[in-house]
Amino acid sequence: MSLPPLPPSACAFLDPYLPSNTSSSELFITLTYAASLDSRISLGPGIRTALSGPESKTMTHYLRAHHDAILVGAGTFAADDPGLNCRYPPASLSGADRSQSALDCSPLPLILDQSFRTNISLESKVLQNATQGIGKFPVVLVSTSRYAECADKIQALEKLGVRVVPIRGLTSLTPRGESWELIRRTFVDDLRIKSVMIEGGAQVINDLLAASTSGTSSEALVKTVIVTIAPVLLGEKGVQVSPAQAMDELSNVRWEPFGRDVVMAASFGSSS
Ligand SMILES: NC(=O)C1=CN([C@@H]2O[C@H](COP(=O)(O)OP(=O)(O)OC[C@H]3O[C@@H](n4cnc5c(N)ncnc54)[C@H](O)[C@@H]3O)[C@@H](O)[C@H]2O)C=CC1
Ligand SMILES: Nc1nc(O)c(N)c(N[C@@H]2O[C@H](COP(=O)(O)O)[C@@H](O)[C@H]2O)n1
Repeated sequence: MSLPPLPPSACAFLDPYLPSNTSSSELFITLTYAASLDSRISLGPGIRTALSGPESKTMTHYLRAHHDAILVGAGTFAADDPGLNCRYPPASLSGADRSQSALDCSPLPLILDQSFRTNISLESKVLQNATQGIGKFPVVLVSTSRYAECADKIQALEKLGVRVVPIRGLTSLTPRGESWELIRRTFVDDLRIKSVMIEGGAQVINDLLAASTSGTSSEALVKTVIVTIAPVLLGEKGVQVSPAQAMDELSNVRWEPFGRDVVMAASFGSSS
């Protein structure tokens, strides 16, 4: 699929929220997803649902080009078979240059899979992209307990080029509210990434918002929130974004139309 170019006004809107525009050496987490008017992100569990129009989809790929890594949960990986690469290389390039650029600008795909249920095969889009040189090989993040139990599965994935990384300290007994601090440490200490955009799904988003709001860590978890709102209603069977508690912690809030969608960009926490 070829994506339409992003107009300069859209880049000017997004750029202040990007990790490259921060002087901080801390890990930069961007939370970004597309929702309907009734705060649903898909028609139902396991149903891949296109909400973003072409303009806001390009916006997402522009974000992908500006982050070291991209994370989705195991539920999303199973539902969507996502590619998780960047399909927004500079339009001026062609042929081998364009393909190399697609690889360079693609983030490292991360699949958060506490119970290690993910099946990745050569047919998976993320692996097809990696083997074609237009995306990076993925990493699956699992709990320490599942990592210890699954040597054969890990070996089979590693043969395909997939890395499996244990989240140190995370077990099946870890309370959900405590896992994000452990995941953050894995990003920094084991993956050594400086920025990651988190796309979903609902459990990932709701837990991350709850963990960011509760302030269990001395550092804010999420730095930037970029949400596409599409002019559709998905109904009560849809998968809903709605964290456990109410929150009102966004600052530097701006809205911009992208085709028929509107995109909100904001900083998490008090204004800087
Ligand atoms: N519209 C959009 O922008 C997006 C929509 N989606 C949709 O979301 C749906 C999938 O959402 P869900 O079923 O909620 O699955 P999910 O993608 O949130 O994955 C859930 C899994 O992630 C891991 N996980 C989540 N939170 C965790 C935590 N705090 N600690 C440790 N591990 C954790 C666990 O292994 C859990 O089973 C799909 O229908 C997909 O299409 C997904 C991403 C973006
Ligand atoms: N920005 C956005 N808009 C939508 O309408 C979506 N359904 C999603 N989903 C996210 O994008 C992933 C698919 O990525 P590829 O295009 O296959 O690379 C999907 O897994 C969700 O994370 N996003």
